[in-house]
Amino acid sequence: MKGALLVIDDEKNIRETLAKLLEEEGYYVKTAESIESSKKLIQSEYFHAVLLDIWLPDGDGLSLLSYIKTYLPDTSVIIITGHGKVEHAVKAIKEGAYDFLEKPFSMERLFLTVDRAVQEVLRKRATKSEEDELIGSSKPMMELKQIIEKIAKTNINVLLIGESGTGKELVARKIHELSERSQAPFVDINCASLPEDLIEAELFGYEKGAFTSAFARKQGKLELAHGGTLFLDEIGDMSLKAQAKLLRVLETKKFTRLGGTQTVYSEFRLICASNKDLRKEIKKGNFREDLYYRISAFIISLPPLRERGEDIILLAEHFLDKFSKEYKKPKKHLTEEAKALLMAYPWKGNVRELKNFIERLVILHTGEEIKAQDIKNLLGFLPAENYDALFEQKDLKTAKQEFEKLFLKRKLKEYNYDLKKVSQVINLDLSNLYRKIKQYNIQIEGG
Ligand SMILES: Nc1ncnc2c1ncn2[C@@H]1O[C@H](COP(=O)(O)OP(=O)(O)OP(=O)(O)O)[C@@H](O)[C@H]1O
Repeated sequence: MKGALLVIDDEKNIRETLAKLLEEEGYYVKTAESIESSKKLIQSEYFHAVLLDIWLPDGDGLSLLSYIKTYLPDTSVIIITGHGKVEHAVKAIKEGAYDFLEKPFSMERLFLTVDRAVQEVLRKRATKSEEDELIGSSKPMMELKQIIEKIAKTNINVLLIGESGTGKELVARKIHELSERSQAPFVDINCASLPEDLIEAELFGYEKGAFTSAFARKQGKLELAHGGTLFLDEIGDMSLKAQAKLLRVLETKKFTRLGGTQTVYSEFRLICASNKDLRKEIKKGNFREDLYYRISAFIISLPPLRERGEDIILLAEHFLDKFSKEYKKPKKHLTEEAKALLMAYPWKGNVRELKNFIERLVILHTGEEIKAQDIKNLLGFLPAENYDALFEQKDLKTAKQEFEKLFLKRKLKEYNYDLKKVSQVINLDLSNLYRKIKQYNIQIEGG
């Protein structure tokens, strides 16, 4: 199979002809005639490329573009436009489409465009896995690498604990890659980002009609992980109800989809992660003790970055190379003073914070040598440009508010949006902190 394609066109003849031609070329092809039916397919299946006719009976095909980007972030979208409607295609490309085909087009042009689009996705996916290298030469990292190799060969359930951004997900992926399951799927789910009832739907899947928006059967993550690895991130945030259901699955290896009666079997290796202390959560009555023993047959603790000083520079240099290449910037290096500053910084957001910091540095920095001042400008109390902006305010009240907003933004980021913690650190009670976050419309930034 050369790749999976979705052809979206309202004209039956065109849809079927394209599908037939592409199938004969060796692609797996699904078709859809409207926005609604496309959405269902996009949610439930993976496609390397989507051929999208802009004109659809139930709306503008362009509105599907962002939907595709959400569910299938690396998929290439090829826009099909009517003759003389190239301006629509240009707009689509500005919004992230990969290429366009103007009707009428030849078979050669079709195959060439689709082939390039699929190759592009395969290339992106390959470089993504290359990136996943686990960097570090500190004692804990060297030990970690040895442990990973050993346990990867077993089927033991692993619990990864460590602060946010220490690399728990990366380690989980490494264990999967080095295991005999590496060709089978690695399926991950973040228990903290989903509300209680959605998490059950995600884990167990559902049958058509199980609830009002269940338009079609959907396989759950437990089912999708069959033969592979299931990674449950932030398991400490799972509701007690979902914990009880999960425990039963771990004991019996079988379950039913929501609203269904058919028994589904799934065999997977379970890796869980938590940045909460689960034993404390057990004491508080938030986590089941029996589930804890099931998931924690082997516990790996990832130390915070500030406790493995030598890795800071190694990681910083690794990310400098990576982002310089990505942003097509000259190769950069750090002066000794710059390195000392990086070592002294607390990195409360761990490797993720360092990675994001280096990315910003690469974007903003010109030249090859990164000096202490460059680091200070970015890590310092206020970024220089914001600092200047404060003095452009005419009156004291607005300047104070501007400062307050920047201060809160920075503290929230520093403590990874842990509001309770921030409220303690800056000595402002929680309700006031909430109020100010709302007042200043402070957004939770990604990463
Ligand atoms: N040792 C490492 N070498 C290279 N990259 C790393 C390392 N550790 C972490 N990273 C990178 O840092 C980022 C954060 O790591 P990851 O998502 O694995 O952390 P996490 O502990 O799962 O965080 P959270 O608890 O917030 O989900 C990722 O981009 C990851 O690739």
